[in-house]
Amino acid sequence: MRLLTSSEMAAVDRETIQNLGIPGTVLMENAARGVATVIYKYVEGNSVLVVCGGGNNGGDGLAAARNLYNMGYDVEVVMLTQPEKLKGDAKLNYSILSKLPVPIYILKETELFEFGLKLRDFDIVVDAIFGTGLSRPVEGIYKQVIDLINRYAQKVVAVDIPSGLSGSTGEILGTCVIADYTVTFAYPKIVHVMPPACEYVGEVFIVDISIPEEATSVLDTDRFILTFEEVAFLLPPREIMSHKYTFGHLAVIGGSKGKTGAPSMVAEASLRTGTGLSTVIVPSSLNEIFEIKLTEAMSIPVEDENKGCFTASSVQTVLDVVESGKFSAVAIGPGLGNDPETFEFAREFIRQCSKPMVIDADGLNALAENPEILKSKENVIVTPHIGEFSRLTKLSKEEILSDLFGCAQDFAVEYGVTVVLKSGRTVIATPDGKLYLNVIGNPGMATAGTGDVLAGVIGGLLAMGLEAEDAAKLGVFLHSLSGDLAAQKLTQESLIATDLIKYLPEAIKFLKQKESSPAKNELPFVTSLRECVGV
Ligand SMILES: NC(=O)C1=CN([C@@H]2O[C@H](COP(=O)(O)OP(=O)(O)OC[C@H]3O[C@@H](n4cnc5c(N)ncnc54)[C@H](O)[C@@H]3O)[C@@H](O)[C@H]2O)[C@@H](O)CC1
Ligand SMILES: [K+]
Repeated sequence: MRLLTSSEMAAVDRETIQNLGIPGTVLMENAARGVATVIYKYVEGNSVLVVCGGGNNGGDGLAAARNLYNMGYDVEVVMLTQPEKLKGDAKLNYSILSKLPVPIYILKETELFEFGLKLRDFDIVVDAIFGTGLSRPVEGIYKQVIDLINRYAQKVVAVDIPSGLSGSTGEILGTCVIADYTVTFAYPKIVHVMPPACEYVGEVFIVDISIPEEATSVLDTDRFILTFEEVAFLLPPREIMSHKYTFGHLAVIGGSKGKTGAPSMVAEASLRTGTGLSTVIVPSSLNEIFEIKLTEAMSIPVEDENKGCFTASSVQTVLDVVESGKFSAVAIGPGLGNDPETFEFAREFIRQCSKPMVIDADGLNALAENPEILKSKENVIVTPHIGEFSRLTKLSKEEILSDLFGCAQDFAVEYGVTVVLKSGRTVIATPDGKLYLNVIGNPGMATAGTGDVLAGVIGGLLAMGLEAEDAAKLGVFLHSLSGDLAAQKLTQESLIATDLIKYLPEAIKFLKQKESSPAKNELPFVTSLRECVGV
């Protein structure tokens, strides 16, 4: 499902109206019918108070009021602007509505008390004050109205975005409506899914207002939300005559003294994702620990002169093992440690290894000194968290957090790798500049080792033969789904990384069930974002 910025949406609107020739009045009518339909289908109540501003968001509200009236609702409208100031489609819709027996009040500053009482009397309040046109902080009567809505309204349905949110930055400009539902048009926008703005939108519905997909040809970036429909079919089928090598062999390179858990989790997670075989390649002095820790996964010790970490002299041995064996992919980094010799080993191994590869943790820290190595490689996925990405890119954490999409995309395109930029909203960027946003998962996953599990899931999928982009998409989705299922049972507080491995089977089962019975939105032109994402 495409994900747009508000300015991208405006460009798509323009293309639709000016070049494809669909009149703005048609779009507004469809938008308004969508708002009325969502209310009819999903929101309980018989009476609706529609609060309208002076732009097209208000126009949507006026047209929605008429549609709701036609449906039999008890409807009243409160205008925050003098009707003479309305323009275009909003003016047209005011003129139509004023001929119908729907009461329209022009709110005066002296009547705010009565307005507060009125808000309580209605089952549903429609917020059509500001949409994407909000251009400065909300003040005066507008601020008072929004605060009264938040205080007194029983159920709030926001048109497009809750009034007070900046459509472009997601910032709260002064104050903001806290909606129970938000009905948006054509595509979800970044404000609907990125914190903190997404905390104000409630349940999001997307209404098809008859904008053809062709109108998106004006967009520079293909950006999508990861939905189960886009990932479920990526799981490789398991045919009767399959054997373990059919599902690949992952080489896990990691571990150092004090950090044997990380590569173990990588190996176990890959096996739970469906990989045929998984082998940890580890410093020899630690091998016994892995022999005891791991049952299904195998281990190959590499001479470490009792240092408890990989040394620069290990490069050729590890390369020989990986390149000559039946390994189909590599996961390198978890638990490697930050010994300068180990970093040298990691850089040299990554430079010379020809297998599809996921690079995580200390593997990325090793690369920070010379990320140019990545430019010569294909089928590589890097999985940095914000700190690791900051070291890799030399950007500050603040710069990265202020533009997750742009930073991930720049790096992916420049270095020709798939980037999985991990945070509460993980962004995937591909070498050709496509972007995916993961909107599932939960803060319970902010705990030691969950990144190792992700590296295992993604590495396992690479080993099974998935392309880097697909392995990243499915891996991120499965990992978060597993986190959500685990947190439901165990609480976010108690969730630990190995729980994610335990819940991978449930996540895979969930995905397979969804694949065989995809969500059928009852109304073809209204989509629930929650149902579409799958969780
Ligand atoms: N073709 C389109 O462009 C479509 C637009 N639609 C609706 O149009 C909306 C955008 O409409 P507009 O661009 O007219 O903008 P809005 O309706 O969001 O708001 C702009 C109005 O608010 C005023 N304003 C801005 N900031 C203010 C502040 N802080 N205090 C007081 N007044 C303020 C502006 O002067 C203007 O009158 C979308 O959010 C959506 O609801 C829909 O009708 C679907 C189609
Ligand atoms: K609104």
